[in-house]
Amino acid sequence: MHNFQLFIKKNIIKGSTVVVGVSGGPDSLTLLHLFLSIKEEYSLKIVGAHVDHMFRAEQSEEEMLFVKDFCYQYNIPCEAKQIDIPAYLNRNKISSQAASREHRYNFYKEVMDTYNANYLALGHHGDDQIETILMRMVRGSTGEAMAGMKAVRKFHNGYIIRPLLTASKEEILQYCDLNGLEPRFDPSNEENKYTRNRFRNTVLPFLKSENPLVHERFQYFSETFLEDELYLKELTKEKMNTVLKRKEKSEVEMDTKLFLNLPLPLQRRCIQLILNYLYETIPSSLSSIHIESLLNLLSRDHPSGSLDYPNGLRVIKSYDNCLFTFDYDKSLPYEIPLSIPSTIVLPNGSAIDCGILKKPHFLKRGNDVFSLSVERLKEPLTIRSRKQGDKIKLKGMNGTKKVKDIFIDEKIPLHNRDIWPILEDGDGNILWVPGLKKSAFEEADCNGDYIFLQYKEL
Ligand SMILES: Nc1ncnc2c1ncn2[C@@H]1O[C@H](COP(=O)(O)OP(=O)(O)OP(=O)(O)O)[C@@H](O)[C@H]1O
Repeated sequence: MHNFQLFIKKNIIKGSTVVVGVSGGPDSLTLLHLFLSIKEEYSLKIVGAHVDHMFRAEQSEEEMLFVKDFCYQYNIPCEAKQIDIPAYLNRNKISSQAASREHRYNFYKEVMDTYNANYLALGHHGDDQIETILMRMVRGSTGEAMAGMKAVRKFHNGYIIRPLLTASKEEILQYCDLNGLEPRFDPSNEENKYTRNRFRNTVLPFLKSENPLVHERFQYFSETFLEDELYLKELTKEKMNTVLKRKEKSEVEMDTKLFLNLPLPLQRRCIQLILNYLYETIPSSLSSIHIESLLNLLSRDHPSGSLDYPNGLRVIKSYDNCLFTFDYDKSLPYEIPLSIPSTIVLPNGSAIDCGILKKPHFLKRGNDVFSLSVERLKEPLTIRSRKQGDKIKLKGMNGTKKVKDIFIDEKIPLHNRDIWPILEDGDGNILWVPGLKKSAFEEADCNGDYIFLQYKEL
């Protein structure tokens, strides 16, 4: 395995501790054997790590004993753990593969800590890489993910390394033969139940028949694509600072005019970076379709529109503004009864003070105050979010006006419209759209007591 030597030379620091994930199958057994063969030359400390996921009762326990025994023969430590994944699956709604992976990776971290290891070596090979890249393309992955698995990536307090990505399965099986290794074979690898196995059993034989070294072509694609991608990502990061207006934990706002001036490849990556920032873990249902539909929305002439992304993220375009937010729906729709006197804080971050005034000497005018005769009040007063078809009888005007048109005239951004407060009386009349318009129901000049409302930014 010539490439293994090259990989180690390039990526491993002499004197390091390497944890090798060993399932007992041909790939990881080959990997472990290769590491043992260079152990002295590189002054490495090698540790075997095995997880028995307990899917196949005695058979999987036998695999664990096999790995332990192999390590014992070569005089290296072996950490093995039995984890009852079937029981875990009964309690949690998660796929068996995802559950196994999550537990296995947690165990790797524990072992790395115990031995103060710098590297975790895994036995993924070139054929695995072809499957990964094709699967991701087919499901619509974006960006770096399309490069498949990385040969070296940061993990816990060190790195995951995959020294066999340039080797094919066939080479690995030959290596096992040549070196008298007798790996265990997991029967589930053959079933077409899993997507990966379907690619392995159907697409791979065709590609191999076209080019037996196709795994090298895919690995070359993966590495060069990743380099291009990282370069473009750096460019995007630089430009992004000019486009972003606000960046908070669950919200990001950007200027669409400046965004649309960026070259399309940077626009795409800019969206991807915002999503990476907002999502703790990118949902598996998020795909290139989401990015393309947002690009579409932003480049259309229509000034507003919104898109719903997975896990409650909403993207709202409004004039020159584009807001990505998780907070959008939390307080919608709302209806807050107004007791008098009181101060209420509203979902849009503003507040309304409300009290009773004896006939005042001076009453403020303007759209952020509203007054009403106590005598003619139709209780209860409510502050609520807008409803479809809302109309208001405007002061000094005949007929009614749609609240929606008031928002449009005042150029209120789309995402603010749904949380904008509206004052309604007990008869269902809209009295006031605070800060924007008053209805003909206002009585600023009556003789008795007034209910006085003041809208204010906090
Ligand atoms: N049960 C396990 N315990 C420890 N490490 C594992 C286990 N299963 C997989 N790994 C590690 O993850 C790598 C990839 O796992 P995967 O199941 O995709 O491989 P595989 O094709 O079945 O490999 P192998 O021939 O080594 O079983 C393995 O080569 C091995 O390094």
